[in-house]
Amino acid sequence: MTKMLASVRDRREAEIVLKGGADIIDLKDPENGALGAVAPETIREVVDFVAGVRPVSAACGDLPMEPETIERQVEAIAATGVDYIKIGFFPSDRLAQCIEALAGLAEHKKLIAVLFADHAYPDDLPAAFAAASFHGVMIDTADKSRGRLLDHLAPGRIGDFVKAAHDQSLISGVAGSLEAPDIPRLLVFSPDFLGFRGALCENQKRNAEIDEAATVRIRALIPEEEMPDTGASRIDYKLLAARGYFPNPEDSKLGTDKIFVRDFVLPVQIGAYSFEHGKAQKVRFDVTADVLRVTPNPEDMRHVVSYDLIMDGIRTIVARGHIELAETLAEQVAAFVLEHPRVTRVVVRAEKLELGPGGVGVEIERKRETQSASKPRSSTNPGTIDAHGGRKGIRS
Ligand SMILES: O=C[C@H](O)COP(=O)(O)O
Repeated sequence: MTKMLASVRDRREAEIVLKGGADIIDLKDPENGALGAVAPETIREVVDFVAGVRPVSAACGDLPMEPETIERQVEAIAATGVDYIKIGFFPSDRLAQCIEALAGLAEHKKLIAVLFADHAYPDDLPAAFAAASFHGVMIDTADKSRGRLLDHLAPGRIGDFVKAAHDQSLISGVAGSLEAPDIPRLLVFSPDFLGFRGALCENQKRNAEIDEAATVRIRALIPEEEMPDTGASRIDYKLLAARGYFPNPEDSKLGTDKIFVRDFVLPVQIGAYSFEHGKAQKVRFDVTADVLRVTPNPEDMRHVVSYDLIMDGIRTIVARGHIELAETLAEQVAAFVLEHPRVTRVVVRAEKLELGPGGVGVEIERKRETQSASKPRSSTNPGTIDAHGGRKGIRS
């Protein structure tokens, strides 16, 4: 189950996000960079205030990649009693030394390494964090003026990041100026938490005050777990259904709507001829999906299947590399879209635009075999998260 992390700068904001239902209270000064640190006394005040009701995390600041500096700051934050410490890692030839310098501390404190989607890193970093006993790894954006996470990383690559973390038994977090429509797109990858600041603030400005109504709106888009203290179910079945879990048979009585993507043109490495290998050619996609309705009054992202699903699917499949046949491409897109349990039928048209004066291609129609056969989407998540956000059975 994915948790909601809310970044706050002080006790007053912590109180608001706690009321709004955040699962992890994260201390961060938004005025001071991507991972601005707040003063240790403020962190202590929030730890005392939250009093173990939720886990508390704190950011270490945008530190230079100097092992001694990072170690000193992490020790200082650890002394405040937070549950998690978020440490930003920027590209540097001293990255390995910085990671190693924290290995001792990571044995008894839950350290979360933060990487930035607007920077480039070596591929083996998750393994290095795991070897140094880190608890988790998170992807965020460093320069908040240069777009959302999804402007930097295609959805498939975010899924790869989550999977790489889970393969190393690390918990995974995803953040970076996330907005409401991003949430269902990211939930399909089962990250352990989604992190927010800007989306929780007045006018979505991360330096503004946290707004309770905005917090509640974001909270509502992330399915909640059963609360262990009350035993009462807080599970949002509508959103769980959207993720591929617990489809509600009642929903089908409302009938279907159509969502579509038209004239979606991407360069694709496709073709069976030798001259088509080693280069990309333009392919136009037209996709229409019949989607089961879940409410007569759709009001927010929980109630819809977004056309993002179709575009994300096409981009993910195209990014995998060369495909011989337009038919194969169309089948893969249809299968991806039909994985969503609310999609009952899909029509996919894939049209190569550069082979003749006009377009050539294929159109296919595929249906879900049986409506009730909506199976949960397979998860890359190897463990569950305990009440304090730790991964059970791994290293909570
Ligand atoms: O850890 C999560 C971040 O605080 C996200 O901040 P942001 O939504 O303003 O990018």
